[in-house]
Amino acid sequence: MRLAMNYQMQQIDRKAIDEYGIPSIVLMENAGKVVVDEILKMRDQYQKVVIVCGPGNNGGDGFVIARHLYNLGVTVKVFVVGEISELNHDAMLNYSILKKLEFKIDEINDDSSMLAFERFLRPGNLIVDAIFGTGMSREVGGIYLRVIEAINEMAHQVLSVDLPSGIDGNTGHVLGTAIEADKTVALVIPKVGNILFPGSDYNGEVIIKGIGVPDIIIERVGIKYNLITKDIIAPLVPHRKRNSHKGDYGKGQIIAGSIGMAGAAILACRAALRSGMGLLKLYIPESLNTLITTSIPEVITVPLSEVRRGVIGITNFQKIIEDCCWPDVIAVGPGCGVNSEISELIKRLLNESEVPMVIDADGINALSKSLHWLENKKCPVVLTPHVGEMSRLTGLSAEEINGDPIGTAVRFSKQWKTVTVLKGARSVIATPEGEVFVNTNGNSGMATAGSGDVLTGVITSMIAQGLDPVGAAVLGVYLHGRAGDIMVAERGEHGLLAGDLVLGLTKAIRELVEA
Ligand SMILES: NC(=O)C1=CN([C@@H]2O[C@H](COP(=O)(O)OP(=O)(O)OC[C@H]3O[C@@H](n4cnc5c(N)ncnc54)[C@H](O)[C@@H]3O)[C@@H](O)[C@H]2O)[C@@H](O)CC1
Ligand SMILES: [K+]
Repeated sequence: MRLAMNYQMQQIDRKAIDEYGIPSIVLMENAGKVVVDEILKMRDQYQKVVIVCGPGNNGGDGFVIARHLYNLGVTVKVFVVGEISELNHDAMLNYSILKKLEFKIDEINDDSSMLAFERFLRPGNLIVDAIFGTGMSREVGGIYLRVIEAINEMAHQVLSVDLPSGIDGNTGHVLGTAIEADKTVALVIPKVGNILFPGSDYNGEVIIKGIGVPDIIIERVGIKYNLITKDIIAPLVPHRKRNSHKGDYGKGQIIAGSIGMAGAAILACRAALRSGMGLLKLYIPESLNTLITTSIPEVITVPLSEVRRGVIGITNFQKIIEDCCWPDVIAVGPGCGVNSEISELIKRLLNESEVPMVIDADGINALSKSLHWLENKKCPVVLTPHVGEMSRLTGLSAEEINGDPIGTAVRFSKQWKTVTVLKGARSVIATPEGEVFVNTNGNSGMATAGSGDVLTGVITSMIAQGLDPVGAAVLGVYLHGRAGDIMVAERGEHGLLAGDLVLGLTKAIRELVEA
């Protein structure tokens, strides 16, 4: 599903109205009706609905909602924040209909009207926030600020129309203050502000509802951002034939592990094999060989001589490079440690191997000192940095990256021609062409050591099984998050181990296959 910024939503509306002749008032009517459907589903949770309208079309949606609820016999009260005379054309039209129905509509524009409004913010009243939507253009101030703060302080249940008022639809940033909704009905397609943090915390549950805009119009706007949903994911899951053998499911080569970090290698390998890869070779310092083969007998180990205890020596590199004709994918980095040898190996692999490569963890740290190596790469590269690693790669602060995760990932991917998986509570996948995929599943239990190694394993596995690097990254991130959700439902967020995610992966894949 596409994910829009405000200006793209405005383009969709304009195309629908100007080029396809769908009157804006019809779109507003449809918008109001789909929100009413949601309000009716909550019928046992309120006695009265209090609708708070702003000056633009979001407010116009609010008036439509009021009319339909009134027709259905629901007790409704309507407020306009600011001056009624400032309502825009379509909002005014719907306001006028309500007036003809002898609705009493009050303005909130001074202390006494504010006090009168606050008396409606009590238990049993559902507050509908129709103040601002995609037209939010500046910091909230004045009477709007007072209204939003009063709702947050005193209201018991709030439903926002399209976006919680005060959230920037382009970024998810809070513009001064914002409504803390329990539920948000996002219209047509979700906006970035419905999905990214901090906005996501203000949306509550997000319900996406069409309002009769044909898909072709949305496609013609050329949106490059996508929300990862099951309809994108399901067709990517590798198909397994009854009459098949391990060679049909891909060959992977993982270079991982050092003394004290053998676990990273084990987790990556388990995740790769548990998500369907046919054959896996693990290149490790020879002193880890016994530990690894007893922990995960299904993997073929290639023990390599060490230059120091636990560090692969440079003399092995020719063999590793020559072996690159065997696998369908190479992953490098988990638990390798930070040393000049791993840097040299990555440089050589980029220069000499044509096999798709997933670089994570210490591989990213090695690369961050010499990003220009990417200029000479012969292979497609997937990088999977968390915010700290992205900070090392770009020189940006964590705050700057968190403030614009999509922009950061897109700029990096375009500049260095990589598929970039910027990991976080909302992982962002960006392609060199500027396409973006945002993932919303997963939970805080996954913020645990080794979680990234599992993700590397899944993405590697999916490339081995024939997916292109973008598809593998998208499917891998989704499965990883879903695995976390499945396991947290069983074990709770506090006790999740990265190893649990491996078990969760098998369940997440099965869920998709059997759907
Ligand atoms: N034809 C359309 O464009 C449709 C729009 N729809 C609804 O309309 C919304 C967008 O409507 P609009 O573009 O009119 O925008 P909004 O209704 O979100 O708000 C725009 C109005 O708020 C004012 N404003 C913006 N930021 C402010 C601030 N910080 N303080 C005070 N005033 C501020 C603007 O000056 C303008 O008057 C959508 O979110 C959706 O709910 C739906 O009715 C479907 C059709
Ligand atoms: K709103």
